[in-house]
Amino acid sequence: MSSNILVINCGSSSLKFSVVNSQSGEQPISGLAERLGDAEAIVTIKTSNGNKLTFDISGGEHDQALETILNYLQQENLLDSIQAVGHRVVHGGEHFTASTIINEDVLNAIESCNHLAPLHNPANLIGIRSSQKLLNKVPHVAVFDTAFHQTMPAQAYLYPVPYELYQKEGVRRYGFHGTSHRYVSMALAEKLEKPLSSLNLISAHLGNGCSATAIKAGQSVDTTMGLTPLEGLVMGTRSGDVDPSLHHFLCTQTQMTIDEVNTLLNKKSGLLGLSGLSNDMRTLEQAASEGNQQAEIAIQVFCYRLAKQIAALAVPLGHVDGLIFTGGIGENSVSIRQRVLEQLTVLGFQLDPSQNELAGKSQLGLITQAGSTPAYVVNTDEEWMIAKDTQTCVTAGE
Ligand SMILES: Nc1ncnc2c1ncn2[C@@H]1O[C@H](COP(=O)(O)OP(=O)(O)O)[C@@H](O)[C@H]1O
Ligand SMILES: CC(=O)OP(=O)(O)O
Ligand SMILES: [Mg+2]
Repeated sequence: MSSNILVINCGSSSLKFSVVNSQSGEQPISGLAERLGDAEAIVTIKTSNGNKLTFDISGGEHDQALETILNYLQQENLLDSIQAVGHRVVHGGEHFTASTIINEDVLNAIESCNHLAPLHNPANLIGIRSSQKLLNKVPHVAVFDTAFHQTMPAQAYLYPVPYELYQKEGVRRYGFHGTSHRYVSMALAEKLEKPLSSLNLISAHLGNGCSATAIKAGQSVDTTMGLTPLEGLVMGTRSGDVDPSLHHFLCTQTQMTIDEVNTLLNKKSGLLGLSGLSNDMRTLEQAASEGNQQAEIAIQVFCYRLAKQIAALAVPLGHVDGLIFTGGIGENSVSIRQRVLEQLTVLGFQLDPSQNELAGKSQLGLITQAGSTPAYVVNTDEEWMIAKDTQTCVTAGE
């Protein structure tokens, strides 16, 4: 029987999973459990023949979602093929510079970072604990969003606040989406048949959460997210950068509590807040094309701020060998890529409109003209990267 790795990405009320074949890298089965804890909790599984199955698990939490998934794998005779489980963990603080086999010390270290990512880490821990319970004979590996960014120099990761806040409270910039930034930079180097060590790249991961990273010789040297995944770019529901006085202003002017402001900036801002319509870029592009001015302005702010931050990330690189667009928006939106590159002539980008239309389908994903600083579309695959790291950790630990 071929061996597989189960990859789990737990959110607060969702659980994404994928079964990755260790030899071929193929992902025969994947799926999503949503609205966990609600009456409408549901598990959707994409089967190996492309069908979609749904399971109603009304009121079910992560445990039940996982049980449903494992039952399905059992039914398909795949359960015994799972040789290890890889978990996405969002915040590893300064404890982890690489992926690691999970033991009690690792669990404690992840828990000690809960306050740094209260929306993500507690959910990641729940996912690990419930899958350890149900799959107790195989190793579990943690793959951290933050690990890739631990190579950032102090000038990039320190905030200009009293230094003791860094020493005592861990207040610094950590960066996230490291698995995606690492994957797309490696994938591009492979496509270009150049060593990653010879390339200065900027990758823009544009999904629901968005971040961009400057990657020098395969190492992150700066990134747009910070202490938490709220800093930096405009996102689906997150504001990205705002005046740090905004919390104080809103608390004093509108009597909002600090928690309400935090929720406002994380869940009601970004594309959703500006447009008043949706956090989904497809919906906004459609609305803007039909004349919705608020949708149009939300897209403009998204693209302008992204272009500005990409230009800033050129500073630690000196010169840019390539810009990578990835994530649901980066991979699929022809018009967002166009709007962003048109504002980046300062870095020597000249879009090739017909290549941009084709990007997803062409071999290299190059979307710029000859003579331009190159920009590419590279499809990310965090699940594959997590599976690969899981296998490497397990092999090293044997
Ligand atoms: N064809 C498309 N055009 C524009 N935006 C798209 C398209 N396809 C997906 N998106 C956008 O991608 C975003 C989701 O990205 P994704 O990477 O799937 O999210 P997540 O961070 O949850 O993994 C949404 O804003 C969605 O509208
Ligand atoms: C860290 C982060 O922002 O993750 P996501 O994009 O999955 O919300
Ligand atoms: Mg994604």
